[in-house]
This record gives sequence, C-alpha cells and structure tokens, in this order.
Amino acid sequence: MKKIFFNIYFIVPLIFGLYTVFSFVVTYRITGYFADEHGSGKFFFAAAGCLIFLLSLAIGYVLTRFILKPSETFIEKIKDSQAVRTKETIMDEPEHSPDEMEKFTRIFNQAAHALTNLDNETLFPDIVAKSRAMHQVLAQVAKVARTDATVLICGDSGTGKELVAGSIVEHSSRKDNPFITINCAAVSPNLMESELFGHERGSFTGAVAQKQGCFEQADGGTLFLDEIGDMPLELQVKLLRVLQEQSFLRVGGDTVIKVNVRILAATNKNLETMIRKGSFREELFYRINVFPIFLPPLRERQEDVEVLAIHFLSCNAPGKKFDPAALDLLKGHSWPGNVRELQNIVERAVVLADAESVVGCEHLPDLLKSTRDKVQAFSAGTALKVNGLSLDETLIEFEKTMICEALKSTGGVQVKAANILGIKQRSLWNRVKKYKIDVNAFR
Ligand SMILES: Nc1ncnc2c1ncn2[C@@H]1O[C@H](COP(=O)(O)OP(=O)(O)OP(=O)(O)O)[C@@H](O)[C@H]1O
Repeated sequence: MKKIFFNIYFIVPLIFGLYTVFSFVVTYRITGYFADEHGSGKFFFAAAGCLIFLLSLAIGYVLTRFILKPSETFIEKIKDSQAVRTKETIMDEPEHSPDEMEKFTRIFNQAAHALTNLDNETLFPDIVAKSRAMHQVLAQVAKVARTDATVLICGDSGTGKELVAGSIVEHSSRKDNPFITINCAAVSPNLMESELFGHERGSFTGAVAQKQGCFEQADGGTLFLDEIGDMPLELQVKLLRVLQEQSFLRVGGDTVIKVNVRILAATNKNLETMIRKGSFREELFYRINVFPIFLPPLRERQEDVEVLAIHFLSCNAPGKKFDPAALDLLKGHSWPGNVRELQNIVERAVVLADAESVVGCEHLPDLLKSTRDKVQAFSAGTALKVNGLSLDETLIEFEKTMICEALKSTGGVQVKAANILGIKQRSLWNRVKKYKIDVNAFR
C-alpha cells in the first residue's frame, strides 16, 4: 500500500512539472519574437522556466500529499485494525502453517457449535442433545415451528419424534390452541374414519351420540398424525382430500365442516418403499412431505448417550450419580430401541440402586455387559473361538441373549421388548417361537 502512495507522490508532481516545461517552451517560442538580438530575453525566459519547473515540482508534490494524505492515513488505520485485509497485507503477514489454520478452524467451529448448543438448550429445554446431528435437527425445528408448514418427522421408534412434534407446537403461533394427537397404529381401521372426522348419531352401531373427530377438535390448532405409515389405504385417500380442501363430512353426516388445522405427521416406516410396494399413496406422501425432519438413531449419535443418561438419572433420582464404568457400558451399547430403551434402562437402574447414591454396572442389564464382552472378544480376535462356536452360532446366541434381556427388562411384555429391540412385534414373536424362549419366565 505504501508503494502505491509513493508512486502517486512521485508521478503526479512529475506530470505537473512536465506540463509546466511544455507551457514554458510554448511561451518561449511565442515570446522569442519579442527578445532582442543578443538573446538576453531568451536567457531570461529560460532561467525563469527552470525556476518555474522546480517550483511546479514542489507545488505538485505538496498538493498531491495534501489531497492524498487523509486517504493514506485512513487506509493505514484500517489495515492496522485488521478489519480489511488487502492482498498486500496478506502477503506482508507471516505465513500460517496448515496446522495453525486447522487449529483456528477447529476452535472457530467449536465456538460456533457451543453457541448453537446454548441457543438450542434455551429454546428446547426438554430435548437433550449434544451431537451435531441433533443440533442440526433442532435448527430445522426452530425454523419450521414459526410457519404453518406441514412437517413429516421420520426416524426409528424411540428416537424422539413425538417430543419434536411437541416442540414444534410449543414454538408455533398456535401454541395456545388445541394440539390433538392420533396414533394411527393404535386405532382399529374401522374406527379410524370416525376418530379423524367424527360421526353423526346413529351412523353405525354404537354411534349413540354425535361425536367430533380429531380434525374438528384441532380446529385453529395442530393435529399430529403419529405413525401415519400405519393408516389404512382407503383412509389415506380421504385424508388427502381433507388436507387439500381443509373441509370434510362427519361419518353419516351431510354438512361440510371447514377447519383450519396445521398438520404434523410422524413415521418410523420408509414411506418411499411403501409407495413402491403400493401400501402408501404417493400423492399423500407429497402432500405431507412438505418439510421433512429426520431423527437419526441413537447409535449414530453416541455423543448423546451420556448426556441423555445423566438427564434421565437426574429426572428420576436427583442427586444420584453414575459410576464412570457404568457410563462406559452405556456408551458402548448400540441402542436398537433408541432413546426410549436408554430411558427404560436408566429408570430400571434407579430402582435397583435403591438407596445407593451411585448407579454402577451391577444395576445395568446383563445385555449391556454381554454386548461389551462380545465386542471385546471380537476386537481381541477371539470371538470365533468363544466356546468353540462358529460365527453363525455366536450370532444366534447373541440374538437370543438380546431378546431375553429385553424381555427381562420389560417383565415379559413383548410389545415393549420389541420396541426396545427396534423390531416389529411379529418379528419378536417369530424369534421367541424359533428359539423356544419361555416368555412367562420373565413375568
Ligand atoms: N433428545 C431427547 N431428550 C430427552 N428425552 C428424549 C429425547 N428423545 C427422546 N426422548 C424421550 O424418549 C422417549 C421416546 O420418545 P418419543 O416417544 O418422542 O419417540 P418416538 O420416536 O415418537 O417413538 P415411537 O416411534 O415409538 O412413537 C420419550 O419419553 C421422550 O421424552
């Protein structure tokens, strides 16, 4: 930058001077006609010209400095404050090694991450999260909550879909209006239509009085269609029409009812696969998939395990602590039942720890320990030799242990055990039968 100014200070007076010389020569030629024959007049003009030339250089320099100095000072100041980094200043600076740059980027990212975490903790006090993946989810939640957009929340069972739906409502303009939830998997298909749209008295056997459906109850507020993947096909068509028109008829009714309802939906199914198989309507999918949010399974966000475990422990038994070894055990598990499984295990541990102030490994299910032992055995390269079993036999043993532990932790309740294991109830039932596991033994 200094070089640029130096050049200007030099060039401008020079041009100024040359211009004066040029004027002098012209004047000399003109005035030459008036000089006497000895040329004394010429000499006088030449001497005056040199003087004028020197004077012009000086004046040019002073004027240029006078005009440009404030700009130079201003630019120098900015340069010093590092607010502007010109190409030249970058080159003047000592070069940063790639290590330093990497360190700087890492610290900057960590600071940004910490600030986002703080924001999210304030905005979503009920949602415990440390992983980047979950904080990205929360950023999406914060954005979409303020709108009236339809949201489709996808993720495995127990990942927190219902919790997220509640948070969306909490941060929406409809938070003081009704928030109605219907679990499409829990309502029998023949009752589903009446549950959603209501019915008139006498419209079917058992309809002893007129009844409002979820849509009417949620008018002005939000309707959460949980497990939408379990909605019967014929109702999907009706639902699509209602979502498009925001109006419907009660079962057995002939009056069109208009409502203003925001829709949130959730599923643990892959709706795109269901569309391909013909069990989910493509048009309905596009109608509800306006703003999709995907909740990653807990095994893909292991950083969350510890904070969640501590959170559930402090909710259930304030003042109790985890033994570090117990926390390690929790962190080493793959959590097929996601956050719900972790919550159940911590609740169970609290009961077992009773009056003890520390929750230790002995209060955690054997399932976690066997997972750890198996993983250790595998990493030591000894798994295939364990008890002389082959890989297939080891996997079967492992599967049996997991099922038994899940049944043990749920007191033999298969629906809950299937949830913990992250498999369908029917699938658990088939495996229980295949391995001849006595479910009653866990009751
Ligand atoms: N990030 C979290 N912080 C605190 N609690 C959580 C979190 N995620 C899930 N939970 C808790 O885990 C349990 C299961 O969550 P939720 O019911 O929202 O899961 P889901 O995905 O809707 O499950 P499903 O598909 O089986 O209905 C709830 O008790 C919920 O409060």
